Amino acid sequence: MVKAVVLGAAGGIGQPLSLLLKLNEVITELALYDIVNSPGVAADLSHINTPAKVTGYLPANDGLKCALTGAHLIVIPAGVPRKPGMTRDDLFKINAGIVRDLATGIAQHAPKAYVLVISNPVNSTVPIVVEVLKKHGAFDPKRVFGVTTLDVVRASTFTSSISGAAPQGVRVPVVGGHSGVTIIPLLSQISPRHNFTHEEIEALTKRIQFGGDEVVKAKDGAGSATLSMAQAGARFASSILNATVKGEAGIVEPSYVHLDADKEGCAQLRKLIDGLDYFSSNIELGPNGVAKINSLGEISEYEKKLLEAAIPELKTNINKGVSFIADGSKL
Ligand SMILES: NC(=O)C1=CN([C@@H]2O[C@H](COP(=O)(O)OP(=O)(O)OC[C@H]3O[C@@H](n4cnc5c(N)ncnc54)[C@H](O)[C@@H]3O)[C@@H](O)[C@H]2O)C=CC1
Ligand SMILES: O=C([O-])CC(=O)C(=O)O
Repeated sequence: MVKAVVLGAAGGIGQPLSLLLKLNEVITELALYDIVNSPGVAADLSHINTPAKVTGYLPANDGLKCALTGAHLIVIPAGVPRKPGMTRDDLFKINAGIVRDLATGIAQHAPKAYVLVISNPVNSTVPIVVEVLKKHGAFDPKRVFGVTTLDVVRASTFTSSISGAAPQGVRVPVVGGHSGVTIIPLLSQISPRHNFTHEEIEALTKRIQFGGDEVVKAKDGAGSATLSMAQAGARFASSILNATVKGEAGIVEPSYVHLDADKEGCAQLRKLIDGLDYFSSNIELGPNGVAKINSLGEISEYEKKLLEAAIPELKTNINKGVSFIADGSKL
């Protein structure tokens, strides 16, 4: 039995993400939870002829508990999206409380599950989930992930539009966090190799850092990226399932995690990031979640500057999430 749960399943990301998870044949049960419409989405998806049995829950009648019980993997896209002119941090006011309450449910009803956090601001919502799990004695740093896959997907797409490479085959490590200057594409490590000019590097870096804004602007008040995010979220969920259920070795994905997930490793990384507890780097996945956090490898002078600019903002974002729980937001 492999149960996957989507919290916020009726939303712009939740619906297409749930569709893509329904198509993943590793999943045998798919539980959809939202404060509205989730039974309808579940009924619709349940007619697709793939193995997963689909159920939908609302908050009434212990819906969150029923959705979460027995979960192997939980994806959280619950919360409000940006409108033009907003930063991801502007979402904290509403989304911090939503994520805290869902994390409390996870600590109580699915403490062993792999938790994939999509809700923004990811740089702060992941620390919120971690602090709640810690309070309940249910924190395992190898099992909590901030989903930054969309940055990696964008990096493949945007770079290939200049290099001419087939986008599916392009890998660019994107490290740091998931907002503006905390998004650090390591274009010097692109595979297959390509030598961009300095102007191209600057333009591509900006576009990858602010790719989310392009969609927010184009949607003009109707939200942010949903379809590309659903694809990215389903890709990351599939990687977690392939590593933890199928035992596939050698899967590497960037993700924003607590660095205690690899206490012995990432010495170079720790030195570079000045005591931050969270960072997104290439993660090697294994049967228990994070197997190894890779170091950043050789990075260019330009990338070192990007890193310097990211660290203070990451620190602020992380502290904001940690304090939200530490300062007694009710559990
Ligand atoms: N990590 C990433 O790369 C990305 C993150 N996002 C973030 O994902 C989040 C969701 O975005 P959309 O799906 O576009 O928003 P949306 O508004 O379309 O959907 C959000 C869903 O969450 C539900 N919800 C609200 N409170 C809830 C609660 N307490 N429990 C369960 N469900 C609840 C709503 O009813 C709604 O169905 C936003 O915070 C957005 O910023 C968006 C794109 C990329
Ligand atoms: O830009 C936003 O608000 C949504 C998001 O995180 C992204 O598209 O990367």
